[in-house]
Amino acid sequence: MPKVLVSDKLSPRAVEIFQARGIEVDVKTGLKPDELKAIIGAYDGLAIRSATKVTQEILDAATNLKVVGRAGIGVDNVDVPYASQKGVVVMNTPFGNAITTAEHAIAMMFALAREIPQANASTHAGKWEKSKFMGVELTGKTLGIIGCGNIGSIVATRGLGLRMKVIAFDPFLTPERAVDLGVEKVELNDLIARADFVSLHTPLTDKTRGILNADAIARMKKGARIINCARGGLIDEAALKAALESGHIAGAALDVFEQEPAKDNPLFGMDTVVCTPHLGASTSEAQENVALQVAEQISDFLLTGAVTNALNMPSVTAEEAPRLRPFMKLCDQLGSFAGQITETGLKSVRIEYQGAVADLNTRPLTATVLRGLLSPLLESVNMVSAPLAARDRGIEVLETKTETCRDYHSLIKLEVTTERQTRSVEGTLFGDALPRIVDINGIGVEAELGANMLYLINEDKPGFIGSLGTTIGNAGVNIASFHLGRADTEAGGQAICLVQVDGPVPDEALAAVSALPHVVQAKALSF
Ligand SMILES: NC(=O)C1=CN([C@@H]2O[C@H](COP(=O)(O)OP(=O)(O)OC[C@H]3O[C@@H](n4cnc5c(N)ncnc54)[C@H](O)[C@@H]3O)[C@@H](O)[C@H]2O)C=CC1
Ligand SMILES: O=C(O)C(=O)COP(=O)(O)O
Repeated sequence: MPKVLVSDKLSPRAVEIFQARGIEVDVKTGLKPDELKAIIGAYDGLAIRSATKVTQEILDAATNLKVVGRAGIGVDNVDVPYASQKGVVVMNTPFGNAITTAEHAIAMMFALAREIPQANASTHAGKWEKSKFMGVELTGKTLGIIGCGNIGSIVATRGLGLRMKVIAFDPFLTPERAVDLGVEKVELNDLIARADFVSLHTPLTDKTRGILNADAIARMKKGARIINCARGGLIDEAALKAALESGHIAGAALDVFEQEPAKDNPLFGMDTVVCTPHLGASTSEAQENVALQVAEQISDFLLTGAVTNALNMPSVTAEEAPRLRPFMKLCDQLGSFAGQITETGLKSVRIEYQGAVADLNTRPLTATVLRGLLSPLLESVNMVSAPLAARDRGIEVLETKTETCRDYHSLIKLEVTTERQTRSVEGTLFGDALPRIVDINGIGVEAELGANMLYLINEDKPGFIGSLGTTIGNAGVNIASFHLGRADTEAGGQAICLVQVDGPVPDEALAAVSALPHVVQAKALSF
């Protein structure tokens, strides 16, 4: 039974779902990094929010971990590249808390415009300072949205509903989408110069860190206000403090901080600053949504192999997963076969899906071929990291699909080009489930790959098979099955042998086989 750890505060719905799906679940919140490190090895899945930091150290200790599920959106607390290297799928719930967070940004804008928190505190204190608090009206003001994705676009529509003029900066916002939303797409400098309210809604990345730095803040309109319900690192807090002190910026509403939990921050105590403790996603509706979604996603993955909302893996639906599984096995064998016989640097890989398999979701299949192919060549590679490893090494990966297939219901052809040559291997499924190699370098065979194989290219000469059998037998290696194929119908051309043997092929046996007359190449393979 798979085991999941919930290490941040999630709605109890998550635990109910894990249990109902037959997954063992422990809830341990508030763990220190060392405490998490000590126990993480026991778990197949980890469900988190923003408090748990999934660092390299944690991932190194997570020897059984297969999936991290973030009940929420931002994954800047997870080392996603390292998780990919380790083969850990990282998922989030991209929509579950978007409306709630957008509403928090709007609430923060109102709080800023009318100084509600300050007026609330003053009134509770019995001061009745009616003349102290003079607000600004939102209608007709310009709202500048930086990052117009899920949350930013909800904020935009709410802003338009308040009769604000909405402008947005987002390099990935298409002009059509901007028209649909009713926002004006602008450049960052333009937005900064024009907005009365700037609301941030980008992820925290190397590109967005400090997007509102001292220079950007200096170029904002005098008396503008800033709302940040995205991530702390987007604003240079020291620069913001200086701009608030000078009166250049009239106010800032911050839900997120450079350092969290934020117990001590230079902006605390300023009467122009409204703060909440990272409450953007904190409504019962949003927390129910994200807990339910993350628990279903983690369960689906651990129980069926379905992948939803993963940041480092192609999606696979629960319906697709069982159909893909036998093809994945075949892809793994094709990739591994090609990887084990490859001796020089890989330049390109072409995977051709023919027949019924061409209609399936082939991205996970391609990832599996690449894992098989790169496994013999790289220290540690998995389905998550293989496409990245191929890209980083400049290996061109080409995928083609044809609906027709001459002899089979489905056929997968892998063609690998190295510095020296191009090789190909083709496979199919027998009975929709059993992988079979049906062609190697254009030579037809029909071979099932066992755990240990001997692969030979030889000149097709009389007596060769006999001497091969004797040589292997003399080395104490038992043959389980023997598959032959040759290039030409006439004897004398190139032939291949795929011999399944009981146990690994000893080095001496391989050397003896390699030394036989007519052998062009001999390789011991394992699957
Ligand atoms: N305060 C809170 O509790 C919450 C905070 N968040 C934060 O909000 C962020 C946004 O969430 P979503 O809208 O769901 O994400 P999203 O991925 O739908 O939208 C982000 C947008 O930012 C844009 N973007 C990326 N780089 C940019 C750049 N350099 N300049 C301008 N735009 C850029 C993207 O094109 C995308 O459209 C999350 O990454 C998360 O950090 C999310 C939920 C709750
Ligand atoms: O979903 C997000 O990105 C959030 O920032 C919400 O964070 P939380 O789950 O409330 O710790």
